[in-house]
Amino acid sequence: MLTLHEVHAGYGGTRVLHDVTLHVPPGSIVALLGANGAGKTTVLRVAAGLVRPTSGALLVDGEDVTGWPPHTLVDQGVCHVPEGRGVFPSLTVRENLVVQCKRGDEEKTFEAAASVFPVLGRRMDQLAGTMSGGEQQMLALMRAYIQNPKTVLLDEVSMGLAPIIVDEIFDFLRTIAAGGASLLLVEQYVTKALELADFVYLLHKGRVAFAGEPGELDGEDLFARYLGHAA
Ligand SMILES: Nc1ncnc2c1ncn2[C@@H]1O[C@H](COP(=O)(O)OP(=O)(O)OP(=O)(O)O)[C@@H](O)[C@H]1O
Repeated sequence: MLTLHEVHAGYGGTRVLHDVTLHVPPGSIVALLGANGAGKTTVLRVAAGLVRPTSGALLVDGEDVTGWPPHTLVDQGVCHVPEGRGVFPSLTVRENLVVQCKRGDEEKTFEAAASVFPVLGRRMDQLAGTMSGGEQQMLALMRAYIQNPKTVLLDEVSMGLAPIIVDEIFDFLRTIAAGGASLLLVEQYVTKALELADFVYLLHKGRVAFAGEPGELDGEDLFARYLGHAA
C-alpha cells in the first residue's frame, strides 16, 4: 500500500499540493485525474521520492519513507514511469532491458519483451532514441515491468500515441495489474482510465476534489467542473 498522508508540497516558494491524502491499495488501479496544472505529476513525483513534502508523509506498506532518496523507494518496489518515456535513447532496446533486469535473467527478459510487444523483439538492436514514440513507450513499460514492482506510477503513458497503440498499452497495464502490482495512473484518456480503475481521485488546484469509485462519478458534472471537459 502506498499512501500520501496530508501532503503539502511544491517547488521553491510555489505551493502546488495542499493537504493531499491518497491511497494506492495492493493490487488496485487508481486513476488520478485533473485539469492541466492541477498537480498530478507532482503527486507522482512525491510518491517516487523526487519531491519532498513540506509537510505530511509518504508511506509504503505502513512505513514512513518521507524524505528517502528515490533509489531506496525503487528498492521498496515503487517504480516511476515519467512523462516523456523512461528509456536511454543512446542504448539499444536490448541494452535498455539488460541494464534493468536481474543478472542471469537476460534471455528470459528478451523473450518476455518480444512476446508482449512483438515489435520490440524485432528491434532489439535498434537505438531506443530512433524508435517511434509508441515503441519507446512500450520499452519504458517493459523496463518497469521487469523490475517486478509493487506499485507503478504512470504519467500519461498514452500521450501523443495513435489509438491502436494506446489500446495495446492499456492491455499491458491490465496485464501488469493482473500480476499483482498496483498502479497509480495519470491519464489524458479519462474514459479509458475509468474503465480500468478501481478508485479515482480528482485533483483540483492541488487539492483532492473527489475520491471514490468510478461508478460514484455517474451523473455528476465533476468532469465539467474540474477537468474542463466532459468524459
Ligand atoms: N519544476 C517545477 N518548478 C516550478 N513549478 C513547477 C515545476 N513543476 C511543476 N510546476 C508547477 O506546479 C503546478 C502543477 O504542475 P503538475 O505538472 O504537477 O500538474 P499536472 O496536473 O501534472 O499538469 P499537466 O496535466 O499539464 O501535466 C503547475 O502550476 C506547474 O507550473
